[in-house]
Amino acid sequence: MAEAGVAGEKDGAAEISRDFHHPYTPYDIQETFMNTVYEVLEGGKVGILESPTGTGKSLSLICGSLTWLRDYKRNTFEGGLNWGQNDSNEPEWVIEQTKARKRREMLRGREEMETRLAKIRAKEKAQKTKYLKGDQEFKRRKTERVDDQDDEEQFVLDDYDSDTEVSQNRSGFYSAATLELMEKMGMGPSALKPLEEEAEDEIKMMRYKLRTSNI
Ligand SMILES: Nc1ncnc2c1ncn2[C@@H]1O[C@H](COP(=O)(O)OP(=O)(O)OP(=O)(O)O)[C@@H](O)[C@H]1O
Repeated sequence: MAEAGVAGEKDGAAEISRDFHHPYTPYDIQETFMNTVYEVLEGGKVGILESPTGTGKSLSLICGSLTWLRDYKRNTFEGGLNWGQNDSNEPEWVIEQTKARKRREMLRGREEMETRLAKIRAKEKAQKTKYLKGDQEFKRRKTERVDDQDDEEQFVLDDYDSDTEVSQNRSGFYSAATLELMEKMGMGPSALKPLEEEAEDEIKMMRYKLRTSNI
């Protein structure tokens, strides 16, 4: 038997119709699963979901959680422009103009970031294609770079320092090009908030456990 629900809310979770951009026509059980995942994330709850093997858990989990994340980011974006009631002495049209300008700036910033990321991805894809096609020169250069390092030296770990752990790890996670772009967008290592704060919106996705064993 398949079950997907939050204790006490099992029926309610499946009632709302959302477009999860599922790559196939989702089965009913998948609709229920995705809605449950969405509701769990939205409510910051813990969800335990069960479904027989091969019923599309992985796909439903991905579609459900990414749909929630997309909605959450969109709402956060809109919320950033919602300044509540106009308590200042400025006329309404001035406020509206300012909001419109702010929205344009945010959109332009996002587009710019997407464009640069697309270029980086295209470059990496071209490099991969070149490599897979057997470009000997490319392979030789890569091999040489590895050979340049002392064999054992490449496996030596850096000294552990708990104070710098977060910034080191997080900077090291990205390529130089991505870091440069993030810095430009005000999202670089120098602008990083404490991990706990920044992760708060993303971490909601992790607040449940999915049981994937066969039942
Ligand atoms: N609605 C659907 N229509 C057709 N194919 C689907 C549908 N949903 C999932 N699939 C396909 O069924 C297969 C199994 O999906 P998935 O891996 O998500 O299932 P699962 O429940 O996570 O499997 P397992 O229990 O083995 O981990 C995949 O190849 C997936 O692409």
